[in-house]
Amino acid sequence: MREMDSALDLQKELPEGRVLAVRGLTKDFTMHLVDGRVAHALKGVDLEVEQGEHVALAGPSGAGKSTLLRCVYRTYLTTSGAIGLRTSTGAVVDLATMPDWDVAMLRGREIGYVSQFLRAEPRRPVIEIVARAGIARGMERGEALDAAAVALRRVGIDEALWPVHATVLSGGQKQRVNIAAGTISPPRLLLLDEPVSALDPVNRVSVLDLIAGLREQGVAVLSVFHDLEAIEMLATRVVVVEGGRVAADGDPHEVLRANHGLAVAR
Ligand SMILES: Nc1ncnc2c1ncn2[C@@H]1O[C@H](COP(=O)(O)OP(=O)(O)OP(=O)(O)O)[C@@H](O)[C@H]1O
Repeated sequence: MREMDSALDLQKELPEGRVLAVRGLTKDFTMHLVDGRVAHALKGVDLEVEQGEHVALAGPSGAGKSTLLRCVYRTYLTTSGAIGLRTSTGAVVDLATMPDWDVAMLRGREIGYVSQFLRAEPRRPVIEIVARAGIARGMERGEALDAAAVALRRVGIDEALWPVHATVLSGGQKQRVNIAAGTISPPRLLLLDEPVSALDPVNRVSVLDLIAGLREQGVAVLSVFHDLEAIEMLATRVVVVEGGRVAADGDPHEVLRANHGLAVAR
């Protein structure tokens, strides 16, 4: 199944300035509890994200948007295809086939992933959770703690909450801690899966501003937002995914206009 990957010249697919090139990506899920039935979640996805570009994935529920983000972050192993990343050193790697350890190192240093859920050890203080993301990006501990303080202030997490364990936080606070960790320093590639879904209007606006600012610093962003307003505010390109395939790819206003009901199809 993977011969195609080796035939593909990822160097060519990732010219200078391009951060991500997904080629022919498929992902099957085998449901062992349902007679081993296979769900074909992604059926050959191609997309690219340039430096300083914000590509928003849109499409109906179950289309494969989150699966695509998780394949790029390597939470899921792909079934076939390539996920080329041009790293900050200019090296081109295939996230789909890299050894786990190399992916783990690269994730810490170059790829931020913010989902709607905070996944952290229950007994770890908030400031430590965020500082750890800084250490993974290569900061010294002291520098990481300082950067964590800045990142937590930026998302409006009160200093009184920094020493407490994440389990006692509200859903919106957890989401903001997650955003602080994912953006402690600008990653090369930022993956966002509904990062503002639990936020109140004031925090939502400040987080959207923060995301807009990161793109302006050259971060390549690939996102899923269920709210059309956020897509219109942030995206430089929209890719519509339907039934595990790319159905449209282009200017946000044109794509959204041509796909009425996209954001309300849920
Ligand atoms: N771990 C899994 N095991 C089995 N099937 C899965 C798994 N994760 C996703 N799927 C299936 O893959 C398909 C795509 O799901 P995915 O969550 O990527 O869609 P989505 O576009 O992000 O949907 P939503 O907008 O509702 O979050 C769905 O049919 C889903 O049931």
